[in-house]
Amino acid sequence: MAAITVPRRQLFIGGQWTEPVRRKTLPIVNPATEDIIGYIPAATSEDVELAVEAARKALTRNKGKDWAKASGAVRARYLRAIAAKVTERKSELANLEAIDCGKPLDEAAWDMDDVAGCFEYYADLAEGLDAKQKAPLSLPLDTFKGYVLKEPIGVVGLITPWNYPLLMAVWKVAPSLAAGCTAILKPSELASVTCLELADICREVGLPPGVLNVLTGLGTEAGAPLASHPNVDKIVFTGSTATGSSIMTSAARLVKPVSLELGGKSPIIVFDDVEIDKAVEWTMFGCFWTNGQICSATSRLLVHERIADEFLDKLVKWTKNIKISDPFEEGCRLGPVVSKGQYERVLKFISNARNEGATVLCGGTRPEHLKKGYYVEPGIISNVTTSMEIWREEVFGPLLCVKTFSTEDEAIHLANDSQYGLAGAVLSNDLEKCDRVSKALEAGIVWVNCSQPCFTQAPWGGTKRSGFGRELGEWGLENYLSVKQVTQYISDEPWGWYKPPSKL
Ligand SMILES: NC(=O)C1=CN([C@@H]2O[C@H](COP(=O)(O)OP(=O)(O)OC[C@H]3O[C@@H](n4cnc5c(N)ncnc54)[C@H](O)[C@@H]3O)[C@@H](O)[C@H]2O)C=CC1
Ligand SMILES: NCCCC(=O)O
Ligand code: NA
Repeated sequence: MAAITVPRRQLFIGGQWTEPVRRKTLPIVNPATEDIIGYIPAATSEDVELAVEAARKALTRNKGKDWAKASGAVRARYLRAIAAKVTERKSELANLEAIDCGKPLDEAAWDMDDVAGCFEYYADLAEGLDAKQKAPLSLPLDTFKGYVLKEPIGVVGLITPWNYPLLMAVWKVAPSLAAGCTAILKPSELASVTCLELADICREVGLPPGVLNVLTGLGTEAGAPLASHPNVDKIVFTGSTATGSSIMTSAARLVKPVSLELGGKSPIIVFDDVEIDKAVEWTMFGCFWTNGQICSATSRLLVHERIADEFLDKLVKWTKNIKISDPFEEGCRLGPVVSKGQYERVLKFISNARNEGATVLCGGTRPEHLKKGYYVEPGIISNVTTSMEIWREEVFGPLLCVKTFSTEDEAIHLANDSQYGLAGAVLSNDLEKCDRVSKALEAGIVWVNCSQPCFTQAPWGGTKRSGFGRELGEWGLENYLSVKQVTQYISDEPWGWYKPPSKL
């Protein structure tokens, strides 16, 4: 593997690389080697002030004509230029992503295609927005006519996690810019490198200064002041339920809207009529892809009791065969989890499950061949009860827990036995059964005969404590638009509610 140099960057504020006011930095750690491979700037509330000011200025510059009130077609040109640069720099970005967060290089490369695709998609929607302006309202009185304007919400704060460092940011950056908002992106301190490169791309394509600002830094020092800032009009967040709740609390004080995409403990239901090998592979992909660190991971397997023995036997064999290695090794399918903290957290889940009486069928330990790095062998855990932590709590690591069921009703009941409601999967050759289960699952996303494939065109988001609001698709654009009704009185007659004063 050729040596990868991580560029040294500063905060990106008002179109300029800007040293943090307090000159703080944070180390960049490669989770595969535990080495420090560079430093990112660490913003604090002083930098948040500057970024909010820059974003506000960009929103209102030239009375908004340069950005917020420009036609969608103008903004689309920038989005397409960014997409082209991402594609041009794809392999460099994928390398940086993999070295920073530990995901297999093949996955990182795939993510970069999705990043470019997301900018392209929202460029189309930005263009489409112009035609949708002034959509007429059908009113019950012919003395009135009305229409609807869709306007950018304003300055938005985008706070993102480390599992898809660039893609989760772009799910927010692309539609917010398409809508005409200006944005301040605060990526996760555990993996910020590619978001700083996105800033560089915006600089290269000449995005108007302040339209996108990137503040790296800690959640408490940079994220919290952004969430509570009175001049930030909306916060859009992906991450843990605890942090989402704290962001919502501070936003509530200012009646600031939020969209939250939070944790999950999603079920995958496997009926007894499936092709077993095919279902085994989707079950693995559902939980072990992205090193198990996806909010939508289908990490609770419900398998029909009639096929459970054969299914689990195959699942364990396939799982033991997963190639665990440095993300840059050819064919790697599982890299390290993102950080030491996450590594310890995952191992604690395993030991708690054991202590609570569950059985670890395989994995859940450091692979023998990897002495360094935050590697955990993918684990499968059976003999689980519904009160156990491993059944109830999001792990965000490659751990799958298993229960069996005998009837469809029982499967649905177990699937919905969660405080979360992000996703769910159902695997069966009986498509009517899949339909019934899809309707019955308490979740924002349902996969039928697969798990995890995610398309930019389809809405993404959850119910219950997995949050609310939808990203992606046309819903993703609506997230950043405010709806204004304009109602006009068109009668020649006076309104006639009050008596005119009598003429003297
Ligand atoms: N569902 C999901 O997509 C994710 C879930 N998680 C879960 O959360 C656990 C902890 O991981 P973290 O990285 O600490 O997640 P987190 O939810 O705390 O971090 C996500 C983002 O929020 C920021 N943040 C943290 N505290 C903040 C605050 N008070 N105000 C504003 N922004 C704040 C972070 O800097 C980061 O950019 C993981 O073990 C995992 O279980 C983590 C990341 C994503
Ligand atoms: N396939 C993308 C899933 C991203 C997420 O964890 O929200
Ligand atoms: Na890192």
